[in-house]
Amino acid sequence: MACGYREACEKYAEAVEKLSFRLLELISRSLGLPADYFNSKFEEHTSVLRLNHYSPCPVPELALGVGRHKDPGALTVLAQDEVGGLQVKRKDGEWIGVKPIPDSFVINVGDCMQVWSNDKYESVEHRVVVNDKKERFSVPFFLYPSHYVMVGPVPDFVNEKNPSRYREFSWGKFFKRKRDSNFKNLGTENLQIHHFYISQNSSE
Ligand SMILES: O=C(O)CCC(=O)C(=O)O
Ligand SMILES: [Fe+2]
Repeated sequence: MACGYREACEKYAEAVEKLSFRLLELISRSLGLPADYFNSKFEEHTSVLRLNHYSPCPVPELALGVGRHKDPGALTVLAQDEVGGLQVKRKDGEWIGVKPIPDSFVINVGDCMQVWSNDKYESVEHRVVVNDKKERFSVPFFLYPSHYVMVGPVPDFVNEKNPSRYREFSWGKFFKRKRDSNFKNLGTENLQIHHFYISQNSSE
């Protein structure tokens, strides 16, 4: 392994983790909650730093760097180089490129925040396309709760007018099932938070 690689990754992970917790506090405040509201869910957090490398592809329209998905955790802090390829799905179904801005991060809200906020925040669907000329690097940091945390809407956001939209689920089990189905590529639908969706139509 390249000399200093481990140290560089550890240093980066430490810094980006700090930033993620700062963002988590700001999101809590934006929801009208105390800044430290979510902290207890991250005491033994299971966060991941990933290093992605996308090779150029001679027939890019036949390939995808990463297939469409939503990030499962609380939030993602993504560093990308200048090449581009990340796309987000708009409400009308169109895929829009996320233009790389030098010295900046892309922040994704993840599934857990969508559920905690009872849909006030939405976890965006995204994918990565490749090109035929340039390789691309990206480094996402995924802020994940502790394994044993139960994820469900924050009680403050649930009342008669706004019923809970999700059944509570275990982060550890949810993530394990998601990861297993990703890696095994079973051809079945991946586990998604909409599997915990509570129908708002009482006749159903
Ligand atoms: O490479 C990117 O820009 C995003 C990768 C991604 O969405 C992921 O690893 O979850
Ligand atoms: Fe992602």
